[in-house]
Amino acid sequence: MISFERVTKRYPDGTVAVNELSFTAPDGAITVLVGPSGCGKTTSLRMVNRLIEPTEGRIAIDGTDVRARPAAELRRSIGYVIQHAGLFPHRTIVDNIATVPRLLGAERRVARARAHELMELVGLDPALAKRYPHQLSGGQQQRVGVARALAADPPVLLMDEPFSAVDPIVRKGLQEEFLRIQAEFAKTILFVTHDIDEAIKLGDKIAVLREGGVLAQFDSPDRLLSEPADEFVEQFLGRDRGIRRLTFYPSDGLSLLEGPVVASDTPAPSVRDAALAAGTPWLLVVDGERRPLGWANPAALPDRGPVGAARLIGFGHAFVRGTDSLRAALDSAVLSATGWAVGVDGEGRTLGVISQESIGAAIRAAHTQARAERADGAKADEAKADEAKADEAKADEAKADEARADEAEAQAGAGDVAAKSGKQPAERAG
Ligand SMILES: Nc1ncnc2c1ncn2[C@@H]1O[C@H](COP(=O)(O)OP(=O)(O)OP(=O)(O)O)[C@@H](O)[C@H]1O
Repeated sequence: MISFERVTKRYPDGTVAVNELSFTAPDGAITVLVGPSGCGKTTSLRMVNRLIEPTEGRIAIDGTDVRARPAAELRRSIGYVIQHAGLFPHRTIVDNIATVPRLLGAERRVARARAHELMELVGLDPALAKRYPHQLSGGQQQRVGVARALAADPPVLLMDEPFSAVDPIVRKGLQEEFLRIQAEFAKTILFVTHDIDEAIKLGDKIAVLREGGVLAQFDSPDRLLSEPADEFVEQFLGRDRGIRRLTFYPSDGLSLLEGPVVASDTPAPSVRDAALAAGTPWLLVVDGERRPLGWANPAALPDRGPVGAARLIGFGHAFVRGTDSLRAALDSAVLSATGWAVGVDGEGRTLGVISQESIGAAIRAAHTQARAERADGAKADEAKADEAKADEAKADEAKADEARADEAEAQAGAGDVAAKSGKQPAERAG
C-alpha cells in the first residue's frame, strides 16, 4: 500500500507541481496517475522513490514513511520503469536485467539465470540476451525495462509512461503482456500515463490530476466513467465514455437465439419455409463445426440445393460470450451488415445470435443494476462510517471512564497517604 498524505511539491522557482495530494494505492493493484501534461504526475511518482523530496506531507509504503529509509536502499526495493526504458547502453540485455540483483549481492551466475527467466516472462527471444540496447526495437527495449524492474522481485513498481514511445500496435501488445504478468505477480503498481484509454485499460484505481497537481478524482475506472466528479474529468474522459463504460459489463447474461442458426448443408427450401413462417429476418449459416460463415436472407433462398450454396452476407466479427464485454457484443452487432451479433464460445463455435435492440435492452438492464449496486455500496459505506463513529464514541467514553477511574484511584491513594500522615487531601493540596 502506498499512501500519499497531503503531499505538496513546490520547486525552488515557486512552481507548485503537486498540491496537497492524498490517496492510497492499494496492495497488489495497479493505480494509474493520469492527467494533462504538466499536472505533476512524474513529480508525484518520483517522490515515492525519493528522486524528488516533497515540500510538505508524507508518502508511506505499508505505513512507513519513505524518508525513514536511506534513499539508495529504498530505490533498490522499488522497481522503476521509464519511457524509452532508460537502459544502460554499454551493458548487454542480460546484464541490464541482472543489475539490481547484482547490486543486492546475488552471484553473477544466479542473477543471469534469473534474467534469462525474466526475458522469457516478458516475451523476449533468448537470442537477444547478448545484444546491446541500441540493437533492439523500441518495444523490445520496453520489455527489457519491465524485466529489469521485476528482477529483484520488488513488491512495489513505479512506471512512468513505460509504453508511450512505441507505436499503437506494439503498445497494445505490451499492455496485454503487462496485465498478464500482473495477474500472476500482483505487484503494487503506480503507473503514470497521459492517455486516459491506457489508464482505463490498466488501472484498478485511477487518480485524475488537473493542472497545479490537484487531485480531481480518485476512483475505479467504471466509477470514473459513470460518475465523473466534475466538468474537467468529464472532458478529460472524452465524448464516448458511455460506450467505453460497456467494457466493464460482462456479456455472459445475453440471451442468444439458436433458432436462426442453420448448418450449411441443410436444404435451402425447408429452412426458407420455416424461417418465413416464423418471421425470422436473418439466418446465420454455420459450417460442420458450428463456425459462422455468414448471413442468409430467408426470402432470397433458392428452391434447390443446400443453404450454404446461397449468397451469404458477411457477419463482421463474432464476440466470445462470457469473455468479451457488452462493448464487444455491441460492436459485433454494429459491424454486422444485418445489425445482428454472433456469439461464439472460446473455440469459436456459434452459440447463437442477438439483435442490436436486445443488446440495447441488456445495456439498459446493466446500467440499472450498476446504479443499484452503487447505491448499495454508498449505503454500506455510510453504515461503515456510522459504525466507525459509534466505535470512536465508545472508545472516547471508555477513555473518559478510565480517566475518571484513574482520578478516583489517585484521590483514594492520596486519601490513604493523607490518612497515614494524619492529614486530609484537601489540606495537602492547599
Ligand atoms: N525541476 C523543476 N523546476 C521547476 N519546475 C518544475 C521542475 N520539474 C517539473 N517542474 C514543473 O512542475 C510541473 C509538473 O511537472 P511534471 O513533470 O511532474 O508533470 P507531468 O504531469 O509528469 O507532465 P508530462 O505529462 O508532460 O510529463 C510542470 O509545470 C513542470 O514544468
